Amino acid sequence: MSDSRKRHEALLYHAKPKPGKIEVVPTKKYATQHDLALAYSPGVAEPCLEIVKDKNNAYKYTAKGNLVAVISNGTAVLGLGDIGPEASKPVMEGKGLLFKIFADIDVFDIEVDATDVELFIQTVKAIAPTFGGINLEDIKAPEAFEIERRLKEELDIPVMHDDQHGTAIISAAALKNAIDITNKDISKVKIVVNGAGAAAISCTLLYLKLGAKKENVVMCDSKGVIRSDRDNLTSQKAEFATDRDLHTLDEAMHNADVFIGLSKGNVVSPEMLLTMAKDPIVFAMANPVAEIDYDVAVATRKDIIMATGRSDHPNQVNNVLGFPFIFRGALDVRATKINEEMKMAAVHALADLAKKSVPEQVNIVYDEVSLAYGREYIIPKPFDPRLIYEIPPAIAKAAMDSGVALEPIEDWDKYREELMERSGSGSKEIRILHNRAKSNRKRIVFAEADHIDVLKAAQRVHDEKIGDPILLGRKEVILALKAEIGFTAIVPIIDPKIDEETERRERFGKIYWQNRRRKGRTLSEATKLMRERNYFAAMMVNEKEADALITGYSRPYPTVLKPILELIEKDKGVTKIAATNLMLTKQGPLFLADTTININPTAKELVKITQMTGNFVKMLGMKPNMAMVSFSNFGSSNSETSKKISEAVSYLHRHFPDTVIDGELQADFALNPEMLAKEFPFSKLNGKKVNVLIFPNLESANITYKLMKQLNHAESIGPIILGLSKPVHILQLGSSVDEMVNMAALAAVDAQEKEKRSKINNNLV
Ligand SMILES: NC(=O)C1=CN([C@@H]2O[C@H](COP(=O)(O)OP(=O)(O)OC[C@H]3O[C@@H](n4cnc5c(N)ncnc54)[C@H](OP(=O)(O)O)[C@@H]3O)[C@@H](O)[C@H]2O)C=CC1
Ligand SMILES: CC(=O)C(=O)O
Ligand SMILES: [Mg+2]
Repeated sequence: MSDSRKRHEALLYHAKPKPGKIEVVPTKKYATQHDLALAYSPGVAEPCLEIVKDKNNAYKYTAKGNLVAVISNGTAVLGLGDIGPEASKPVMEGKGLLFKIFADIDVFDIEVDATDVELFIQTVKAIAPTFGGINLEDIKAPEAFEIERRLKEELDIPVMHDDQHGTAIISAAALKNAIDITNKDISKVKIVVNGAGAAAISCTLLYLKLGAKKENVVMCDSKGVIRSDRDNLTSQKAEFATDRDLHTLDEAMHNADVFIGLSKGNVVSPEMLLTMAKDPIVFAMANPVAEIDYDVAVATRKDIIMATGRSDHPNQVNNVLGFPFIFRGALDVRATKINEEMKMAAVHALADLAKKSVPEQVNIVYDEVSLAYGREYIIPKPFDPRLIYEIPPAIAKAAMDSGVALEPIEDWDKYREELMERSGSGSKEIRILHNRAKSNRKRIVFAEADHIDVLKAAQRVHDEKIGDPILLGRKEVILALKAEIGFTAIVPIIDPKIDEETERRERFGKIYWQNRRRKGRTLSEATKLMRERNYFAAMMVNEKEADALITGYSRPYPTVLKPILELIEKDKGVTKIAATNLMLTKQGPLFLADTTININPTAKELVKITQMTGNFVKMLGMKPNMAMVSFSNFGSSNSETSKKISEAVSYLHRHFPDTVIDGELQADFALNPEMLAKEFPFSKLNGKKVNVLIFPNLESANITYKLMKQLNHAESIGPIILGLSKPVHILQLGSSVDEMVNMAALAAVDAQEKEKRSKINNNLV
C-alpha cells in the first residue's frame, strides 16, 4: 500500500463513522423511571452516603476500581516530540483502546495543558479520586522523572509512567531472552543506549537490576555520547556519564553487543551495525520510525537479533505488551503502588512465556506457520491469549508478597478463570477467522459486485489479503464504482450478460442442462438462465473456476436460495440444509441454529441440524457444547415442542454419546453455569460453557438472532448455510460491509476445509 493510501486510511479510520476511538457505555439498566431513580436521584444518594462513611466504598459502588487515567501533556508523543496536548489525544485514545481490548480496563484519556511540573502534578492529584490507577504517558524527560516520583509518593493508587517502566519491563524481558539465545553473559555485554530520555534511562536502570554492569553501558543523547566532561547534565544522565574516549554514537557502536534505541528514527546506519560484535542484539524501539529499518538491519547482519517497537515485523518490543496486564494485576489486588518487585515479576513472567510452546491461535493471528522461541520470537506477541492470565497473576502475587496489596487474592484458580472471561470479546474470533482465510487465499466470487457496498467489501478482502475477489455483475457499473471508491487493483470482472461470456454461458448451460434435463429444462432455457448472476456464479464454483461464492446482498433470501439449491449439491448424507448464525457476544462466540431454513423441524431434523452445527463449530477450531433450548427444562412441560426436543436429545445421547448436548433447557439455564449446576446437577452440560443453542423452530431462532443483533449490538456472522458441498454463502438483504467481509473470510475458511476434506477422501479412494 502506498504511503498516501496508508495516511488516508489512518485518517479515515479515526474520522468515521464516529470521530475518535472510544466511547462511554452505561453498565446498568436505564430503561424505566424506576431504573433512573436508582441510577440517579434519589437512589444515587445512598452510595454517596456510604462513601462518605468510608472512602473505600468508592471501589464497591462506582467504576473507580477498574478505571485508569491515561494522562499526558503531549511533550514526548511517540517519537514525534513535543506536539502538545490536543495532538497527543489520538495516542491516548489508542492507549485507552488497548487497555480495554487486552485487559478489560476502562480508561479516560486526559490531555493536560501544563508543561510546568508543579501545575501538572497538582492537576493529576486533583482528579485522582476518580481513578483506580494512573498511567502517565508521553511526558518528556527530565520532567517525567520528577512528576512520577512525586505522584507515586503523594497518591495511594498505582501510578506508572508507561514510557519508563512499561518499556523497561518489556525490553528487559526481551533482552534477557536475546542474551540467552546468543549465549552471552549479561554481566559482560557491552550496551549502547541511544536516547537518554524517560524511556532510555528507566530501561537502563532495569537492565542493571537484571545484572548488566554500569561500566559496560555507553549512553548517547542528541548531542552524542554522555561524557563526564559535558556541562549541564541532568542528574539522570550524569549517572551514566562515561570517561572513556568515546564521543559519537558511531564510535560507541564498535564491538557493542547490544544496541538499545529509544531516541528517534533513522539515526543508525548499516555501517554502524557492521562494527558491532558477533550476534548483535539491536532493539530499535523509536516509534513510529525505528532507529534503523528492520529490513535493512537484517540484511546487513545475518547474525542479528532485531526488534522494533512496530507491529509489522517480528519481535515487537513495545509497551503495549505491558501496561494493560501490569495495571490489570495491580487493580485486581488494589495495589497502592507498582513497585520494583512487581516490575521484576512482570519481566520474568513475560520472558518465560516466550519460551513456552505457542498456541495455534497465535500462529493463525500472525499468519505464521509455527512461532517458536528463537531469534525471531524473543517475546510473546500482543495478541497472545495467554498474556491476560499469565502476567496479571504474577504482578498480583508480587504486590501481595511485597505488602502493597490491599485486597489479596485468595483463590488463584478462580482469579485465572475471571481473567480468561475478560478476554472473551468477539473481535478475537473475527481476527482468527481473517487470519485463517489469509493463510491460504481463495478465489471468492462476489455475485453482486455492481453494488457499492459489495464492491467495498471485495476491495477490503483484496487489500487485507483475505482472499482474491472475482467481481461479478454489470461490468460498466463495476468499473464506474471501482473508480469512485479508488479500488485500483486489477481483479477479474465478469459480466454474465455480455458477449464476451457467450462461451462460458453455453458451457455452463450445457452442464446444467445435462444434470437437469429430466426435470423439465431445455438446453436453450438452461443457457439463457446462465445470464442470471446467481446461476452463473454457482456454476463457476461447481466448475472450480472460483473457490467460494458470496451473494444475497440485494435480493430477498428465498430468491437467492432457489438457484443455489438447484445447482449446488448437498453434502453426502444431507437431505435438508440448515443455517447457523455466529453471534460474537461479550461472553464469547455463540452459534444459533437453525436461523433461516427449516421452519418447524421434526425431532429427526433437529438431530441433523445439531450435528451439522456441531461439525461446523469444530471446523472453526472450537469445541461445541450444545444446548437445545425451549421454554421448559427437562420435561417440565408436556408440550409437543418439549417432547420433540427431548426425543432428539435422547437419540443423540443414545447414538452419539460423545456429543456434548443436553436439553430441553430454558436459555438462561443453558447460558448460566451456576443456575444449571444448582438446579440440574445431572446435566451433561455441567462444567461446560455452552456455545451452541439449537432452537425448536425457525421463529425462535430467527427472532433471537435479530434481537441480539439489534439490542446488544452483538456482531453476527451469518446466516451460514450448513450442508452444502460447496462454500456458497447467502447474505442477509442489505448486509453491512463488515458483515460481508466477515462472511467472505468464513467462506474462504469453509473452502479451505472442504478442499482438505476432499484431498483426504481422494487419498482414501
Ligand atoms: N517501543 C516502545 O515501547 C517505546 C518507544 N519509545 C520511543 O522512545 C523514544 C523516546 O521516548 P521518550 O523517552 O518518552 O522521550 P523523551 O523526550 O523523554 O526522550 C527523548 C530522548 O531521545 C534523545 N534523542 C533525540 N534525538 C536523538 C538522536 N539523534 N540521537 C540520540 N538521542 C536522541 C533525546 O536527547 P536529548 O536528551 O539530548 O534531548 C532524549 O534523551 C520515542 O521515539 C518513543 O517512541 C518510548 C516508549 C516506549
Ligand atoms: C509505545 C509508546 O508508548 C511510545 O512510543 O511512546
Ligand atoms: Mg508512549
